[in-house]
Amino acid sequence: MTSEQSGHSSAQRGGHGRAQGGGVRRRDDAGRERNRSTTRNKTETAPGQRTRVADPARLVAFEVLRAVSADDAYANLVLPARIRKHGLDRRDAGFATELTYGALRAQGTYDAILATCVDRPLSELDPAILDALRLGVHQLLAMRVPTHAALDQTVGLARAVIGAGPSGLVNAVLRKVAAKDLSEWLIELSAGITDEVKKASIEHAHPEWIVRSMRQALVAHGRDVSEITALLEADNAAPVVNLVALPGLGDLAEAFEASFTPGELVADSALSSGGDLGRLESVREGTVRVQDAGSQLVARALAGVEVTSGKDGSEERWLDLCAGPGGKAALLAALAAQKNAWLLANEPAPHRAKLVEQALAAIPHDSWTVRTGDGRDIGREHPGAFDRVLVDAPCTGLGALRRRPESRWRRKLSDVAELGPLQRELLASALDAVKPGGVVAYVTCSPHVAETIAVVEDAMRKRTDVELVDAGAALDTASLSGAVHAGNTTAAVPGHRMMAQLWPHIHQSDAMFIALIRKNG
Ligand SMILES: C[S@@+](CC[C@H](N)C(=O)[O-])C[C@H]1O[C@@H](n2cnc3c(N)ncnc32)[C@H](O)[C@@H]1O
Repeated sequence: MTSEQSGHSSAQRGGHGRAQGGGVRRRDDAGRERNRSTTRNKTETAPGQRTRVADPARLVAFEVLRAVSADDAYANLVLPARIRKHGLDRRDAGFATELTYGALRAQGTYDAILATCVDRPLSELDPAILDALRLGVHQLLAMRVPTHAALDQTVGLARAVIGAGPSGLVNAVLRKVAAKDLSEWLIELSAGITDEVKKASIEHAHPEWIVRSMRQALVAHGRDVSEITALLEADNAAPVVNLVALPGLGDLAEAFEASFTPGELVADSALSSGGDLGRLESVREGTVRVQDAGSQLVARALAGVEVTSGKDGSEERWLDLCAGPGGKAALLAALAAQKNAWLLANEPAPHRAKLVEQALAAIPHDSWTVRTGDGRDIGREHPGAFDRVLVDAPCTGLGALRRRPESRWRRKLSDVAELGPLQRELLASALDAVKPGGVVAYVTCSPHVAETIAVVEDAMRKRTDVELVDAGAALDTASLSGAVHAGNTTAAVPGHRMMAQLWPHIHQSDAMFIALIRKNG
């Protein structure tokens, strides 16, 4: 008997690497799976009859997909909890993560493939069966899982958690899917389609309206529309984890020992492709925090830009108008503490205001205050009271699709229009709240022109007491290299040239937008 047949190596990895029915799964450090099945013929003729117990890594992925489609859950929040609940080791956790995120990101394309293999509309399928099928498609077409293992294990999962009847349907459909590889499926799905947006939508698994919006955003920022492919591909890549050491408080030495490398975009940052953050004491104590490098950079740009509001020499007052859950507020408060300034962090949702308090807990408490309330009231209640104001506006989050795999299919074009009035009112309130000579940063983690440039242009049109500050130059100054090149120097519309946009395919950050507006005085 070989070590694979005896299951020794799987036992060493936590004891659940052995496929029921003969095959033994082996996952490498990245969670990729090879199958050394001893019963290939049996499983090919009667998959699912061999495998009756769900593989824990696939079960985790299935549970997350169910939570996302049935309960509107967020995969990035549910997945870590399920991994802990099922006690997955590092390799199985890697496999579960790749399977979950991959199946969710490519859902639209996989559903189009499945629609050609199922004899009824997908909407008439039991949603649990559809989720199992999506997991099967991802294993068959996009992971290095051998075909027989993908079939056997997915059918086994369906048998274990849905029932014997549905597992027969899953088997039949996945066999049809397995008859072609991904590129053959994409050629078939896009046959006869000449429209660039439709083609990109299928090939890169983004809804058409998002492809269209991204193309418009590239053009509005003076970039070439051909970059769309790289941008959509960057959305589909596994995101890196970025850390920030809060200035004056945090130290990255521990993170560097744990395989993080120094970030190149912004000071005091580190990045890694993964790892167990809970093991880092500095993360547990809150002096080192997980934060996208683009978010760090826009916060630093606001903290560093020149203001002329502090003529009386008193300490600066800063405002974070939309602070929950507190990522940028923590960095701003730490920077404020270093400059003898003070931060008011505002958030209307009480549970999110609590998260802001937690995020700020490691920072000297005399440097900040949390307010629970509507940011639209602050301009009226505290006119001309703040030197620097951040409006990190509620937005569609289209710039963070890498980290929120289900979001592209959940968001709708109508969300953009619905958010517009709130974004405009928050920016108006911020402009009322800032002192003459002070600066407001209008920020979104979306590059959609209607949420970014259009909101800022509307505000500029309505007021005579404000001017744009060069946000690209402010990002450059705040960055490590001094040359981020996120400004729109080549934008066709002169007003757009003062606004800046970070891009996942260029800056390896979320697609953060920033405009800096100074009140004259
Ligand atoms: C993009 S998030 C902010 C992220 C945060 N700045 C960070 O870095 O962690 C937008 C926030 O605006 C809040 N929000 C929604 N309506 C608001 C309002 N009327 N006034 C102020 N904030 C609001 C949301 O609850 C959400 O927490």
